[in-house]
Amino acid sequence: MMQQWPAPIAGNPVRARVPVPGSKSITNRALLLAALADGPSTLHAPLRSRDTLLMAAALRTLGAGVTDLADGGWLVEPAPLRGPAEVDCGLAGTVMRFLPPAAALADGELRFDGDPQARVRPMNTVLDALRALGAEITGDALPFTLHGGGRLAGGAVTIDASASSQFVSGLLLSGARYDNGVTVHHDGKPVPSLPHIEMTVQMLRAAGVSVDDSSANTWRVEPGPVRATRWRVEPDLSNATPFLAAAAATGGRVTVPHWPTETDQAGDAIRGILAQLGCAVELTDAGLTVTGPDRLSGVDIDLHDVGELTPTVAALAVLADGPTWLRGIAHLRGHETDRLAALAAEINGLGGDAEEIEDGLVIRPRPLRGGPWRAYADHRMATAGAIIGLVVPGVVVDDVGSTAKTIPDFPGMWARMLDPEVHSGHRAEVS
Ligand SMILES: O=C(O)C1=C[C@@H](OP(=O)(O)O)[C@@H](O)[C@H](O)C1
Ligand SMILES: C=C(OP(=O)(O)O)C(=O)O
Repeated sequence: MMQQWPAPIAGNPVRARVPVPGSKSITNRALLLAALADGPSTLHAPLRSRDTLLMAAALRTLGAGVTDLADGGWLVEPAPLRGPAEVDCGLAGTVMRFLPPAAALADGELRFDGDPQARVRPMNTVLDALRALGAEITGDALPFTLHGGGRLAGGAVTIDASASSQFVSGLLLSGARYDNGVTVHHDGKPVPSLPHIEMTVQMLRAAGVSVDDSSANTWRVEPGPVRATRWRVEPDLSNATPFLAAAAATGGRVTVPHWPTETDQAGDAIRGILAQLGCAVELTDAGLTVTGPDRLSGVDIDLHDVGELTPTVAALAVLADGPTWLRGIAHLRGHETDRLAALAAEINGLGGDAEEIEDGLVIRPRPLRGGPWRAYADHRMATAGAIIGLVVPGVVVDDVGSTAKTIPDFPGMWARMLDPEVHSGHRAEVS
């Protein structure tokens, strides 16, 4: 049952300190690397949400041990991966693109499937690449079956990764365990979300894997062991953005504690984006503090590297006093939903003016009215509706439960952010 959620209006400028859960991207990379490692690894402060629980469940199905630690972390004990197994990818790009390259090392038959919307997300690039590297696979999208032989030759492969950086990351993450390692060469329009590939490379190096990324569009992973590692997961900076946006939208002030001073997370780019929109942005020992202006400015911005921030930025653009161009994000048509079409439809449904262009969106200021906001099973569409609903009375998000993909309790966190008692210290803060 979809949960209709009347987005709460912010009566006053939002003032809050909002701790956010761990990074999806780091958690799912760490889980996978831990399952391929030469001994037990631990994850501390991992994200426990649908996407990461699906990754943990899939690795267990393939034979790895993933057990809960008392501090909320995970202990991962590698074991030879084996089938037969059924893997549920849900709607998680990081499961459907990262796991098959690891599963290609398994012995036995592995069947992959996911949510109905996952069946239309681009997959053939990764499956064709695995075939070229020696795997036997039936199918070109979810559902598909991998017939594992217990090892993979690996070697060099050329792919077109312009639809998703995850095609590259997926192959690199498992490549050290292939007989010949892997060399991935990209040939096509520019690869989106490059910071996510940088995160993959840095995490591989942290696990002792040798990676050469010295030439543009080519990544070489040498064969060798993946070292057991103690992974500490940073807060999810992309998931922090709706909360920071609450300050931006209401002229308030929001602090997200434990914001890393150095990070490979794409979400860190929100600092510069919010500054362009007119916010004051300060990174101190207390965390990242954003103070919203009286009026937000429109922006002309390329989000090619940080496409997952688009729904948050689009929600703020709707509230700005000038037009906004969001460019470089044609690949968002293959995200959880076609995010360009979805954002345009929902913004226009509230009386706004959003136009889909070939590689993005143009959003022009127009007074908004309340009404339904569809999430399309997309966590970031739901949180975008929540941002607009802070200042436009009567916005009702049709599926706030979709936020569980990457945030365990978004409605609770949002309510606490808006509760002045919590922030005056009269009620306990809960992260
Ligand atoms: O590797 C990752 O963890 C991710 C890569 C990006 O995917 P795309 O390159 O498909 O945009 C990003 O949007 C997604 O949320 C997470
Ligand atoms: C694109 C996203 O997710 P996924 O990892 O499922 O691709 C996202 O979280 O914005």
